[in-house]
Amino acid sequence: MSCSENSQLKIVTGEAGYVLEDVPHLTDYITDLPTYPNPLRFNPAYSVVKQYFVHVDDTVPQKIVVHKNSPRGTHFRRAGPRQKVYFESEEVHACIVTCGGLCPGLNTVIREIVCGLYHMYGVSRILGIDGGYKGFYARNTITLTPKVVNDIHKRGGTILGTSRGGHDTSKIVDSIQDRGINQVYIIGGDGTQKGAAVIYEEIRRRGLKVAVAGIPKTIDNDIPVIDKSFGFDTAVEEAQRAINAAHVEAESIENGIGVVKLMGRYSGFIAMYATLASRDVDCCLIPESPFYLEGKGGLFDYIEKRLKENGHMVIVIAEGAGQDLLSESLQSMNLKDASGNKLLQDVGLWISQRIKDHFARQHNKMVINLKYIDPTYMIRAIPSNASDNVYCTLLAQSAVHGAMAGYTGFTSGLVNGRQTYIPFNRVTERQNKVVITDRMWARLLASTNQPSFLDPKDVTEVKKEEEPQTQLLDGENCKDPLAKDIPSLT
Ligand SMILES: Nc1ncnc2c1ncn2[C@@H]1O[C@H](COP(=O)(O)OP(=O)(O)OP(=O)(O)O)[C@@H](O)[C@H]1O
Ligand SMILES: O=P(O)(O)OC[C@H]1O[C@](O)(CO)[C@@H](O)[C@@H]1O
Ligand SMILES: [Mg+2]
Repeated sequence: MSCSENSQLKIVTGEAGYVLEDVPHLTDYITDLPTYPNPLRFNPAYSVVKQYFVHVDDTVPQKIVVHKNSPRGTHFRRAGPRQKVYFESEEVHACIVTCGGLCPGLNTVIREIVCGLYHMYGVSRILGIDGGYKGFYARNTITLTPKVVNDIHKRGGTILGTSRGGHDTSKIVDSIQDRGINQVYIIGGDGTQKGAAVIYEEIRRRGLKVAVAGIPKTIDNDIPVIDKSFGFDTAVEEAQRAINAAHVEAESIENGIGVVKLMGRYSGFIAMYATLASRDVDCCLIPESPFYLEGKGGLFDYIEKRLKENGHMVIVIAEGAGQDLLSESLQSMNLKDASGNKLLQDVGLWISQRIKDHFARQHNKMVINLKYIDPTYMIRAIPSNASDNVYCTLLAQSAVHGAMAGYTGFTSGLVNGRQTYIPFNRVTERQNKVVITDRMWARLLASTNQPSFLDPKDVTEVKKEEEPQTQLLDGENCKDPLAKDIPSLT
């Protein structure tokens, strides 16, 4: 085994191409830290579990589809309770912050961090930071106890509030230091995890015994490496209601068209999964798949064909789709939100108007009836469903176990169905996107029958550009170049 390390990259290599992309530990920069037996040993609920503690060498492969000669590849440290912990219960002063957009399950994660710390590790000093990163230095804190959080998982949103922008690293770390906080739980999307990474760096630079744990949150499912983000299933389920409504409206009237706009700024997973789940959708438009309106093979052509065949149709469009077309026809504003994310123009309204205009202008006028449904905020403002609740619980408990065990600078994430600790750099280095040359998009095209809007030349270009694979789909597991000609049944 060999090991190379800087503050964010801790790579351990082993035999047969084994690579562990490990997460930092407090002992990497603070020597002689005392350890304590894990209090879970004395917890009646857990003491009966055989092998409850995770073996120190347990790791989880990123790629599980392999060939007999494949290198073992990248692994992540398996999450879970350790025999030894690096904090005494009374010593811990934890805080929790939520940043970025809402997502079903935020309250469940908060609840389970609080209850996990309290019931598993006897920690009672837990602060909620009010209103995102800027809350560290500009807002009040909220004292969190199991009683305070008892019912919050039944509510949408985040009881702590959230925000965009306002990440001032040194002010945040000053506040952490001044308050004597030594475990920081940061729940948020890609921007938030980037913010968490720089907070960790600054804490390390100051030599503080403070563990920084991220919990990835993204309704768009745009965080790489992890199988999928919490709240995603809930959002897809809720999107069904809007699609059903669009379908009922469309099929009840001659040449009815239902247009549903869903979230997905740069990644069209919600639209793709909602479409696949529904089976009532005739066309799904996502940011990753360029399309055009006019001419042969264009959207208008397809709508006309579908109306003639079926008398009605449903279009699902992700909010980030077709933004290039919008900026051609509307004056591009290039506005950004406080975190620097591009503010999108309303593609749903725009496309609805363009469809209406097109059919009104036609030579042999086809009278259409278009209904536009915009449930974008409704799908993320709801409480998480049962399976997301369980998922949130596991993510939160994993983060707590990791911080108690002295790990820091990590995101708690599910990889191939196992809880892991992933270094920040791996979840922030790129965004997870739908790969339109992947099988899942092909399944979608097959289910809707829509045109791909690509000619073969474009497909070759896309293939060249889109090396990274998606996680929800066949994913990283099929990235082995040797595997490319072998069809998978997934
Ligand atoms: N590169 C960065 N470095 C430090 N902080 C950042 C960075 N990018 C974003 N942040 C901070 O992280 C917080 C959340 O970022 P953002 O608004 O982009 O949401 P997000 O976490 O990406 O979630 P989502 O995309 O799901 O809404 C903000 O307070 C922002 O200032
Ligand atoms: O909450 P805001 O600032 O309106 O941002 C909306 C954006 O947030 C997201 O829901 C991601 O959190 C995107 O899908 C969407 O574009
Ligand atoms: Mg983001």
